[in-house]
Amino acid sequence: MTRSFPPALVFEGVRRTYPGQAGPALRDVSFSVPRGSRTGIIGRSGAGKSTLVRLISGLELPDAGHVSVQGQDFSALSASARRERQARTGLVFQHFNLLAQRTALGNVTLPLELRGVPRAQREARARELLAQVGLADLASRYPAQLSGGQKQRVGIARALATEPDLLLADEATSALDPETSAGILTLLTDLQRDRDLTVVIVTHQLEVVRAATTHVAVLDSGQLVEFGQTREVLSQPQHAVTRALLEAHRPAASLTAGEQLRRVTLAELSPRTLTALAGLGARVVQADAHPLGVDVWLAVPDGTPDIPAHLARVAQLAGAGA
Ligand SMILES: Nc1ncnc2c1ncn2[C@@H]1O[C@H](COP(=O)(O)OP(=O)(O)OP(=O)(O)O)[C@@H](O)[C@H]1O
Repeated sequence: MTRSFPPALVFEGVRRTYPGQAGPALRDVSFSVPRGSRTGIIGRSGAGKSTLVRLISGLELPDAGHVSVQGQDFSALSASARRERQARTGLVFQHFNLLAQRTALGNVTLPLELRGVPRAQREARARELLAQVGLADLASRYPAQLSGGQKQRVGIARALATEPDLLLADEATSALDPETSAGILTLLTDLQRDRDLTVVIVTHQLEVVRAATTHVAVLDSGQLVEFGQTREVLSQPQHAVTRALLEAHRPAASLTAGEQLRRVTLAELSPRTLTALAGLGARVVQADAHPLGVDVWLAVPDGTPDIPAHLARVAQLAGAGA
């Protein structure tokens, strides 16, 4: 028998207006995040991402609609039940928010201390968590003695201390260089799988969505303009804002007269694909590999037909001839 679980997170007709603002920061936002997913929330500055985070973490309530986390509607909870729910949502921040006067171990034990967990127990648990994020040897270092990536690992270990079922990472990699950022995203992905967590990753960086998420919600001017599986949304964006976020990565290419730039997402850039592209008169300007495939920017002659459809036909013919 298969068990069905409620979604980890449900937004239903959510509106949130701040005093003194002309319009709402979020309006009529509805979507649900599947349990065990890694969902990216993406949008430009001012789109409403931080407002969404505050609503998910229960720090604010909507002025219309409902926000439910693991089947619990914040508006219907008592103050103590709300605090309990908040404790089960682990928060990871852009600037780590570590206490400078506490060691890595002391930062990770803090949430357990606040819950009255005895010292020996909380230290054992914190050491276990630091080992899981790859910092077993750095437990006694102070934040000032850690790199940005190491500080974020401490932040993640601290977020896991209270055994959350939901991890909310708000621009968690924005302050890190690309390599360190990739390490943190891999860690978040591994933790999600190992611990059966639901992870929500808020970011303005499309590459973060691509590298680490299964689902993505696109916000613009307080509205949810697109939601779906990352693979589908990125390969066939339905909304102009999503397309604009993808176009932001448009390479600077010198085109000859009668050429235009086109972006396609392919499973791989195999020799056969390259030959098929050359047959269309297309040349590869830039190729960015990522976990979902390869984003390829091509310079193509005006009037070139749909490229994925052409490649599918070529593959089919090759299969038939094999
Ligand atoms: N406390 C507040 N008081 C008044 N207005 C606010 C407040 N917080 C956010 N806003 C407004 O709500 C809108 C959405 O802001 P929000 O911070 O949620 O966007 P964001 O997508 O997180 O932006 P960024 O990427 O720049 O952090 C903006 O117009 C912002 O000015």
